Amino acid sequence: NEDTLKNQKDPANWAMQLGNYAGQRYSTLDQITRDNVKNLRPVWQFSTGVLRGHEGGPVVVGDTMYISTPFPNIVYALDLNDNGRIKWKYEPKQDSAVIPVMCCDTVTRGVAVAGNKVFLGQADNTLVALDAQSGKMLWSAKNGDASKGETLTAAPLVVKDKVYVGISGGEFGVRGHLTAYDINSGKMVWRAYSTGPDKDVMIDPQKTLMMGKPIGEPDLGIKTWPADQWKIGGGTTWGWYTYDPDLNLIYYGTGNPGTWNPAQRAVDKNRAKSDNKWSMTIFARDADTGQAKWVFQKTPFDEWDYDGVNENILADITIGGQQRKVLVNMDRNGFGYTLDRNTGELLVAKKFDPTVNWATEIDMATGRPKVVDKYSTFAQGEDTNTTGVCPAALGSKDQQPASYSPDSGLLYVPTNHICMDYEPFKVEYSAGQPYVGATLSMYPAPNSHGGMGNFIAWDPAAGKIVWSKPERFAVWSGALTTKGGVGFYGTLEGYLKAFDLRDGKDLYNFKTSSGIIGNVNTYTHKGKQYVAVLSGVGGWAGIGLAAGLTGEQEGLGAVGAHKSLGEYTQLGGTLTVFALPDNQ
Ligand SMILES: O=C(O)c1cc(C(=O)O)c2c(n1)C(=O)C(=O)c1cc(C(=O)O)[nH]c1-2
Repeated sequence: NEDTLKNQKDPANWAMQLGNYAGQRYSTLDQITRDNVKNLRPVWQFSTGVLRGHEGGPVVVGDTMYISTPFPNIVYALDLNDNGRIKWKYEPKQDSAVIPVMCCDTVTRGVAVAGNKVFLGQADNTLVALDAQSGKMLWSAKNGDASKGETLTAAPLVVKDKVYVGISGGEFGVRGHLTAYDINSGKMVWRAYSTGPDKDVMIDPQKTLMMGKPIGEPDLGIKTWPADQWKIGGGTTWGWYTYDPDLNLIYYGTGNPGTWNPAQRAVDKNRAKSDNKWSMTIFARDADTGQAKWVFQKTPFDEWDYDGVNENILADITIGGQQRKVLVNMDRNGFGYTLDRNTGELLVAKKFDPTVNWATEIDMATGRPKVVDKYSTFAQGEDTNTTGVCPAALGSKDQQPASYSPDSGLLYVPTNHICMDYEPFKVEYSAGQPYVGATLSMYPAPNSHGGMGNFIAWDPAAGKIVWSKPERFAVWSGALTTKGGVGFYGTLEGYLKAFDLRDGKDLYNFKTSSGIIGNVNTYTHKGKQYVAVLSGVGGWAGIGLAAGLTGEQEGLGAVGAHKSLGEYTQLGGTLTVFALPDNQ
């Protein structure tokens, strides 16, 4: 789709969820600067009418802004010429039976806009194409089945004439896949599974690269599992997708293997034979055919729920004196990976969270983590509580997307400092029922600053933290950087914060009506720069408030860590748009 390629290059728009195909969440707009940002103020607001967690962010193309809400996934097209007058509203009729099978709140990470169409992945697995002018449904496709625990929370991505969509349900024994649909007809073009035989995973072991060489051995997506476990093996694809138009490759990661009880996924006592491929894997696929060009598994044989779905940011940086086309992945397991995005060769892998203890380092020859037995929930065994594992299952970073500024060459990353106790137990698979197999308890990292979040600047060439800014709670909002030298993110308490890219210093903050787990975006309208964000606390970090759980209730273990959040904010879905006063 040529329009999309063009739109994402024009900084007047915020044309896709991650800002551009490279996933940089960076804007060349520079009217708002580190000097004048203190004068920023909210200029209009819009209540979405929906409570619970509002992820994703506003997409702006021309004079129209598109936003979407958590279940029931209302889409609004708002007229920027009239402070957000509603041009149209699309409200799907969905069976609320899907709500109990959504693991981590009823979120969606937003819509995709391409040409004259808006694409929405509904919680109930319906992918819809709407007419961008009228909101009328043009077609719909069924991408999954909620009665098996399948749901949809990811934002679709459009490349040329295809729209890609993933699937959620790693805690329900769902077998993950990424699927391409034709944007005009809604027909499925290809589906690439995350586990199983090479033909299903769309791997050619003679051609698909791993650590820069062909994989060689066929069907590792079967052999690295005990019999048939790959069929209910997770590897869901609920994160973000990016695209390199020159290489014609799309990039995404797969989630945790099912169940959380590693003993049920072990081929034998030897961890090395039980990689549970291709869970926890970055895939680079040909955007047209879906064929895997390369793979990189970050956490083979996961024992901690470190889903590998975080965004893969594409950047051109200098490493060892050489200009390289890289992909940077700030993984949930606490390591920041820099890979050659053409070949998948591993260039850098370092801890970006000082509390990480489950592995000492990544072996650069094999790409494998060196796991510490004391924190191995497999080595400790079934029905044993492994304590003090850092990070927690929420990860050193979860779905909240980072930003990359080509001006500084650094990533700006919302992170968590949370640890956990993890007790695996045997669980039977029953379709549509939780298939978790571990009890978790999460708490602030004991050796940290007492809070549970840090917002950091990361050097992806050196693998080093440049500066770090403590936050009371996990930072669950996506970051934005701009050419004006100023960056933005939101906090779980509800603050929209502006910071100096040089040192992280707070330059402005405003407390919005609810906690922010949405992503901060910027655009211009009639030549003036605006910043916009959705408030609405929830997501996994805010599940206690969102789902009305209180005190020490489990809620997959995240509630305990953030139980004091209710003292700072409550539910509510609001868009807030910020600008400088007219005379600036
Ligand atoms: O395994 C899965 O299929 C799956 C799905 C989702 C989701 O779709 O929101 C999350 C997770 N896992 C998960 O592990 C996780 O930490 C998480 C956080 C959130 C969120 O929106 O805050 N979703 C999810």
